[in-house]
Amino acid sequence: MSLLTLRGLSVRHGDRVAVHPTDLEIGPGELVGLVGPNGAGKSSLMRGALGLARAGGESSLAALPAPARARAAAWLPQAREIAWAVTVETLVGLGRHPLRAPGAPLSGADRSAIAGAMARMDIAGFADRPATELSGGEQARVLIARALAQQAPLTLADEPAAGLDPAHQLACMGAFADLAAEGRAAVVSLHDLGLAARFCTRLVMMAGGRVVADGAPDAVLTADRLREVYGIETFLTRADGALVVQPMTLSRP
Ligand SMILES: Nc1ncnc2c1ncn2[C@@H]1O[C@H](COP(=O)(O)OP(=O)(O)OP(=O)(O)O)[C@@H](O)[C@H]1O
Repeated sequence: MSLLTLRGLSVRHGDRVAVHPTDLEIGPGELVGLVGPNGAGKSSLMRGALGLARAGGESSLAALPAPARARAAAWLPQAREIAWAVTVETLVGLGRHPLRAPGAPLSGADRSAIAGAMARMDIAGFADRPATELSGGEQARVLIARALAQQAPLTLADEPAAGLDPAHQLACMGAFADLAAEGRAAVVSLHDLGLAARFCTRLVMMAGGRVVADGAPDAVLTADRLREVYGIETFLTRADGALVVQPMTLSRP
């Protein structure tokens, strides 16, 4: 079973090719880290897959009618600023919107999904505060909670851990790992290779608009590949059964 199938998906911004034709399949149980340098095409790939950027080729998600697409996938874009002065709880509740009949009151399932997502992102204490009056990292956690509340089969998140303190980065990645463990799937773009190595079941590395590696974190994050793709020297070790990745220096040209 596939939750997302891309066949020859390509994305251009004007004359610039952001993503060359790419095939990708995401199945239940996967937490896929999308890694690669700035400008590699990670956001463009996700936006193309969701039908938010004009794309060539095929995406199983983009092919769905809008209401079915909204139920099939939750999307957490990179921009984290909240412009609406609604309460945190109301904003998280918007994640349930695709699942509810227009004007219907919140069901028990809605309330429990909202409460669970707020607890998960440690924002229950802010429930009644206007979302605009929170710090940047707190707003980011509210938006992650909104995506979690949707309980979609697939969640795509663009740099969800950016701007979070270490504890909340771990909580955020733990929440995505749990989605995968529950038989859903998530695709998250990440610049923190340590988090990617520790939490993801699979890494897809992009560079120059192409997938250059796809596999288990140990297979993808090798010293040679990190030198080639990022131009960095990396300290790699293992702890608690997982790869630990620490970028150390820029490689010599
Ligand atoms: N709106 C746009 N107009 C023109 N070019 C764009 C636009 N958005 C992205 N690009 C270009 O497309 C390429 C891929 O960008 P994209 O945002 O997908 O990369 P990314 O891997 O998500 O980068 P980052 O890690 O910096 O967020 C880059 O060369 C970028 O300059």
